[in-house]
Amino acid sequence: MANRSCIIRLSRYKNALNRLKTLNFVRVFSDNLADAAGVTAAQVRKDFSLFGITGNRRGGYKVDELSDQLNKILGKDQLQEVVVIGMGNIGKALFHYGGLEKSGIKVAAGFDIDPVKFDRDSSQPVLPLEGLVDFVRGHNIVLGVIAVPDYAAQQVLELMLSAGIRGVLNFAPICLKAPEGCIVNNINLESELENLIYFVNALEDGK
Ligand SMILES: NC(=O)c1ccc[n+]([C@@H]2O[C@H](COP(=O)([O-])OP(=O)(O)OC[C@H]3O[C@@H](n4cnc5c(N)ncnc54)[C@H](O)[C@@H]3O)[C@@H](O)[C@H]2O)c1
Repeated sequence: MANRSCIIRLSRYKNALNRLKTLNFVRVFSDNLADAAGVTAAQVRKDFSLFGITGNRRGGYKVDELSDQLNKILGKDQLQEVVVIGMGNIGKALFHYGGLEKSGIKVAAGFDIDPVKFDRDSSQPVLPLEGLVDFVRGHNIVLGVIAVPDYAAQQVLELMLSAGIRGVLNFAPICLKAPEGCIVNNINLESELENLIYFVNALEDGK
């Protein structure tokens, strides 16, 4: 089975492919995708071979075909609905980010406990947390984002799981454990920045 890094690379290849498409490329080679995704051509071929995608040494890959294959693997051949829990800075930013729809991801609704945030009658509503389970079940949604303070994250995760959510993107700075049958991706912006600082300092030291 492919690991997380491989899937992140596939997503990069797909974005690179979209850019090449706008430049009217009909065929691409692993070198083109490697350059655009910052990996080696051998890595591109290795990643593709995991999914049975084969090119041709002379002709490369057909852009349209490859694009369809990657979209299918990444589940982008159909619109994916997502709910966002916690409509503060992070939640609102995601909620209003138009770029997601272009990628086939629709934020169907936001949820919060603060009545000031509610907007029940909108086509993209913000609803009280109590309505989460019914909404998620009614819309067959399996993906959710946690954007609540750290102390509330575990409880929110449990509610999401009871609703049938199986994939969670967690922005709260605590590492939530994924129970069986669910995948939790913890995004810790602070750790990412610390990581960057460490490697920038290491670059400086290596001068
Ligand atoms: N804002 C940032 O730049 C940033 C950066 C890194 C990490 N984070 C983390 O992301 C999370 C969200 O950050 P933020 O800045 O958007 O916070 P915020 O305080 O602006 O918003 C949090 C929202 O969650 C709601 N909330 C609280 N408890 C809830 C519950 N049990 N159920 C549903 N909603 C609830 C609040 O009413 C509020 O609207 C936090 O855990 C924060 O530490 C934020």
